[in-house]
Amino acid sequence: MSNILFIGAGRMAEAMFSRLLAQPKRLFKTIYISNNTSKTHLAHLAERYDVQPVTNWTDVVDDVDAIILATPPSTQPEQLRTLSPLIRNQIIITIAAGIGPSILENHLPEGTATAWIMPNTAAEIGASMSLYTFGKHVNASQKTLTENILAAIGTYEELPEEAIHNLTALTGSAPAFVYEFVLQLENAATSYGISPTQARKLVVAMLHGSASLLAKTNDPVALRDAVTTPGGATAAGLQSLADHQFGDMLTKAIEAVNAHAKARKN
Ligand SMILES: NC(=O)C1=CN([C@@H]2O[C@H](COP(=O)(O)OP(=O)(O)OC[C@H]3O[C@@H](n4cnc5c(N)ncnc54)[C@H](O)[C@@H]3O)[C@@H](O)[C@H]2O)C=CC1
Ligand SMILES: O=C(O)[C@@H]1CCC=N1
Repeated sequence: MSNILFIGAGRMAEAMFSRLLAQPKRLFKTIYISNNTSKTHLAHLAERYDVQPVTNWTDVVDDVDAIILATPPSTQPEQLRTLSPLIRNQIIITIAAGIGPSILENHLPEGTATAWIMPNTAAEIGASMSLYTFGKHVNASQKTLTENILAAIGTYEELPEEAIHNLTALTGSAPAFVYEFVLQLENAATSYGISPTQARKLVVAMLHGSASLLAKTNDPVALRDAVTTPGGATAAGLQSLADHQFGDMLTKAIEAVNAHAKARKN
């Protein structure tokens, strides 16, 4: 059975390895975790999960078949430089915004297997919508290993590298847009005098019902139109959203995410 190393043990790494450990059939013998900042945090994670914290990740590179780079994008070139002389036939998988396999390959020895996964935080409950793509040198068992990771964290779609750059905002970041939408609706609700707890209940239940109906019918146009009684109140609200460039606002937010990600600013 394979071993895997996570470089970076933050929020996305934890969401991913917790799901790997939750699978009915064990996927990895040992899950090594590492970071460069807090040994206390690693120890805390090792108390909660069946993972092996390591002080120097370079010590275990030879013992693993897959390495997940779950660190900030701007730090990954340095990690790839450190990794390069240690590569045998491990697959190097990044989850960083803005770092596709062509960038990984540029920093690694010729022939290194690489992949890029763009997950989201719903990985924590096995419900990430993840995008992924492989580099040029990935063999069948490395593809299976990667797809097993993807299946453990949710639903997945293979796309070309450029498409993942363009859709990072949509699957990676847009959950934050949804939560911001929730918070704004809650603000509106409390402005009418109900308590924050009541506002949270209304908005979360409304969103849950809407998302469940969408998952069932897969038809947002029909669902929107079913709410919009002809000549009724909802139409006035949709018109107000259109008048205030709701679509343009989302397009601009998506473009802002992608521009930041491509520049690997963080
Ligand atoms: N949070 C999210 O929703 C998503 C994040 N990502 C990507 O996942 C990566 C991590 O993001 P988060 O987990 O949100 O960040 P985070 O800040 O929670 O975790 C980053 C981790 O990297 C470690 N780290 C930082 N510099 C390091 C270095 N030089 N060497 C070793 N470890 C180092 C930190 O100690 C921490 O454990 C980023 O590249 C991000 O683009 C991708 C999709 C979604
Ligand atoms: O905010 C970020 O940079 C990452 C990338 C996608 C979601 N979170």
